[in-house]
Amino acid sequence: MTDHMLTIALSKGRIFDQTMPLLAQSGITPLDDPERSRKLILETNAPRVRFLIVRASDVPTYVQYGAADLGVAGKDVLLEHGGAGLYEPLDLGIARCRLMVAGLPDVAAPATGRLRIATKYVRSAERYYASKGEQVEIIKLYGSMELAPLVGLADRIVDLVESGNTLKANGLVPLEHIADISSRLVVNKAAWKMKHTAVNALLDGLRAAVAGRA
Ligand SMILES: Nc1ncnc2c1ncn2[C@@H]1O[C@H](COP(=O)(O)OP(=O)(O)OP(=O)(O)O)[C@@H](O)[C@H]1O
Ligand SMILES: O=P(O)(O)OC[C@H]1O[C@H](OP(=O)(O)OP(=O)(O)O)[C@H](O)[C@@H]1O
Repeated sequence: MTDHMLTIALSKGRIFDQTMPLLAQSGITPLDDPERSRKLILETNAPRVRFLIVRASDVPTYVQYGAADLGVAGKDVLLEHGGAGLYEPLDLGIARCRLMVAGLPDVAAPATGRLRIATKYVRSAERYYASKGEQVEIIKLYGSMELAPLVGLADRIVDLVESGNTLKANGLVPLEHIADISSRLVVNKAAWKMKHTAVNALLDGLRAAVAGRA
């Protein structure tokens, strides 16, 4: 690994799609489209920059361990990961949504026993209910959280809401706001020191691209 080679971890879909215009303004474009190619390492027009295509929730892990120097991850994912080994120098302002409690309308909390909360965001949910001094039972799911209250698996869900269409389509309503979410640039702490010039150049380019959109 040369000092100036930069490896950037990204997930397919909205993060890749919304990060590309920002990187393009910094002069970096991939040579392959991750939606068409099966490659997980994508070269770019910049000989010293490459992308790794990973699951959204794996981005902080690749960056924490230095397998990638940088990455783009949702704040929801970073809150779950905890941020060990990472700096988070820039809010890219993309993939904006809200982390919320949702449930069926007009359903009161059970009179006895703990509220059951289905979520993929276990840490954030635990922290939120602890901050309210409420004891709840958290049920970990990996997706389709909206189903849980409909089939009696949980009383509430903690999930991301953007337009509200997914909640609406399943007869659920937003109940409580936990956090505003957007995607952040994350940098491995060792790379921040060892590759400072290259990381800083990229950071400056992205900062300018983000500021240009505000
Ligand atoms: N409906 C949405 N609107 C805007 N941003 C969203 C929405 N859903 C998720 N996001 C943001 O985009 C990020 C990536 O979401 P994406 O759907 O691509 O991955 P995922 O399926 O949640 O992750 P994984 O594949 O690891 O389970 C999320 O971490 C979140 O920050
Ligand atoms: O308020 P809305 O605009 O309906 O968006 C909210 C939905 O978006 C996310 O899912 P996504 O579409 O990313 O599917 P996924 O979780 O399977 O990736 C999230 O988990 C919600 O289900």
